[in-house]
Amino acid sequence: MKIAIAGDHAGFELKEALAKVLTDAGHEVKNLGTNDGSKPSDYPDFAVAMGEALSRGDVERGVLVCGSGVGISVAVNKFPGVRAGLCHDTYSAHQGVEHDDMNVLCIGARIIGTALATELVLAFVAAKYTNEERHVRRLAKVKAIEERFLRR
Ligand SMILES: O=C(CO)[C@H](O)[C@H](O)[C@H](O)COP(=O)(O)O
Repeated sequence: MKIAIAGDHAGFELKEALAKVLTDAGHEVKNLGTNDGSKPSDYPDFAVAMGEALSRGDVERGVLVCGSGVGISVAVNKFPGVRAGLCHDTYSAHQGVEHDDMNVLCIGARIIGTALATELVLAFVAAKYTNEERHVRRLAKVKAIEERFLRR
């Protein structure tokens, strides 16, 4: 799978580790920065890079890492077509894809360690949207909310 990964200074080390995990698992990983974890950076800049990569169709899914995972998930969800979830448990990391077609996984590097984060990204990339009628119906309602604001 083509997958982008990005994060701010707080997420840098975990982001680098997860990029390697995904590459080793055979995925094509696009690293959107930051490339310098020693310099303070702003999480919205990486949310924008991710949102644009997804909007252009450069990648199918993304992984974002900041301190808590909150800021970057709020920011990237401003992009139409982005369905990002902040997940710190493995069930949500795959169920979010299966039921909600989540296309960005957000993680807080100050909250969990590399071992759990590795399980999360592997569960996320292995998961597939089920296309079951009830999920399609609910997702259509989510998309309708987005459409309301796109028409303005
Ligand atoms: O965790 C975050 C908010 O959800 C941000 O992504 C930042 O990582 C965090 O705010 C950085 O904090 P710092 O004190 O500037 O290192």
